[in-house]
Amino acid sequence: MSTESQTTEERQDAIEQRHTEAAEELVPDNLKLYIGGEWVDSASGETFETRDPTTGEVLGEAQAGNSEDIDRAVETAWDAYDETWSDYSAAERQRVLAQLGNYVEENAEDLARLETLDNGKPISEARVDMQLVADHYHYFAAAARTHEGRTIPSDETSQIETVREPYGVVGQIIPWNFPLLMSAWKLGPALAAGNCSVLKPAEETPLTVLKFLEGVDDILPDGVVNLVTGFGREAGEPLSQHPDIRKIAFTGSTEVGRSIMANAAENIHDITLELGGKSPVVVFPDADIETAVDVMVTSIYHNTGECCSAGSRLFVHSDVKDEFLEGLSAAAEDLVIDDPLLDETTLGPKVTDEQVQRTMEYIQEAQDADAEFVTGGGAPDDEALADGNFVAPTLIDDIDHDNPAVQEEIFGPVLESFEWDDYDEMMEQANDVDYGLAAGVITSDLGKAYDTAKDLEAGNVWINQYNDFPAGMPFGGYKESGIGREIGFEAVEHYTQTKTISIAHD
Ligand SMILES: NC(=O)C1=CN([C@@H]2O[C@H](COP(=O)(O)OP(=O)(O)OC[C@H]3O[C@@H](n4cnc5c(N)ncnc54)[C@H](OP(=O)(O)O)[C@@H]3O)[C@@H](O)[C@H]2O)C=CC1
Ligand SMILES: CCCCCC/C=C/C(=O)O
Repeated sequence: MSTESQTTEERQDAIEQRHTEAAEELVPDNLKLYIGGEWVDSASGETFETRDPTTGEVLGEAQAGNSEDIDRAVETAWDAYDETWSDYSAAERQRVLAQLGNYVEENAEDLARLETLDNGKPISEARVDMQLVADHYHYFAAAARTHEGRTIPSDETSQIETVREPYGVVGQIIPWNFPLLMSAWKLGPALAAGNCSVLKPAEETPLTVLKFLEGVDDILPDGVVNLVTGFGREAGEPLSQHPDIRKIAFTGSTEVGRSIMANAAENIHDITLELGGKSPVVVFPDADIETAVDVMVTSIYHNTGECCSAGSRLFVHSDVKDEFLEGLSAAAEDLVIDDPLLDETTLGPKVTDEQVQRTMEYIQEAQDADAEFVTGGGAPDDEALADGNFVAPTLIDDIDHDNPAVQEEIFGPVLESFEWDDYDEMMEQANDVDYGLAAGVITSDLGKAYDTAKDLEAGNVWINQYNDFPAGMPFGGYKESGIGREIGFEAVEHYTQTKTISIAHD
């Protein structure tokens, strides 16, 4: 029966049944900690629930790790490094990483459906995530073989060489917006460079990384990857404070990033931070409007706006503003908000009720400031989705650039629009936020696009496209959006330290 001919109650029942059946089929058997290749209970014996954001139902209970578990995982990771992984040649590491990619390719559909259950993203987007996860492992498999040092000219009696060596054991903390993809962003370069990892996933979405590790247990030597599920304060903080890790890599809020950096400073640990954003997208009057609308929809509504790179501030030239906003609001209203397990759904629920509240508080700020809501501004008008964490795609105009909804990261499907005539004034405003993660430029003049890209204070600028994340592309922020780069070969370098060897000769 098509969903259009069903009553609200029938649709609700169908969603519930679809999710219950999928959960029974897909939730992994092992929801324990994965340390040294073994599935173990947390030291405290405590667990926490992970819920389906579409139905509110509990999907499973994972182990709430704490500092004792982190200690155990770090020690085990060092044993694995000393006894096994540091003996692996680059070719052997390449084979392991390639097999991880093959596993994801072969199990992509199940992993995608499980990601949709745990995170709420539309299945079509979860499938893209899984293609990327597989491709990232294949990319980093290849990168493991290209790990070269330099020979440095010196005087006639000395030869200087550099070699890139792994740190040994690294700590990695990931968020809930792209759960399995973020684990690949972290594990891929760390393992390629020859490190062992202690990984803490977000408490909201532990399931796909648990299923992945269950599936690749035979591929990974014991202790090379150790997973401690749990809360930020109890498991993440002790990992970032641990004296025996040599590097910490974190993706999440700028607020927590600051505390991670302070902890790293205590131990003089290397650090990579990939933090928040409030990215501008600049539309020039010569832009092809249809392309510009498509790019803008991807930039702000992909993954329900739960994307650090989301293009959440639109700067549209006054000559095309009316036509553009009309096209964009129509496209936003055409998004299919429904059960994310359905192929046709293009906007799913937010990950948690807490995240919905956060988004709604910013919407309220804009309403209090009498901003114009071109579309959206609340929950979608669909009773069948009442149990889920849904927020309608929202487009706000006529809002002050100083408003907190404009200055701060919303991490929801909410876009603010600003009209411009003078390029310099527009650029000043586009750069007038604490963040500097990403930006977009839409124009048919590539020369102008390059000049604009150079003026934007952002680590990544997309021209006539947005949210394209190939594995080889270094990604990371300027200003308070972070330090260092994720993915690409630069990420592998970030997981190594340079040893310089000077050899005397006659
Ligand atoms: N850059 C990005 O991609 C992301 C940005 N954000 C931004 O952050 C906002 C809040 O989201 P939230 O999930 O709370 O983000 P957090 O920064 O709190 O969470 C990210 C990760 O850090 C862990 N964590 C939390 N506190 C600590 C701590 N003190 N020490 C070490 N690790 C910690 C979390 O664990 P736990 O899950 O248990 O809290 C999670 O694994 C979002 O609304 C969004 O604006 C959020 C996620 C991703
Ligand atoms: C179309 C795939 C989008 C991948 C986005 C990766 C985002 C990372 C982040 O939010 O940190």
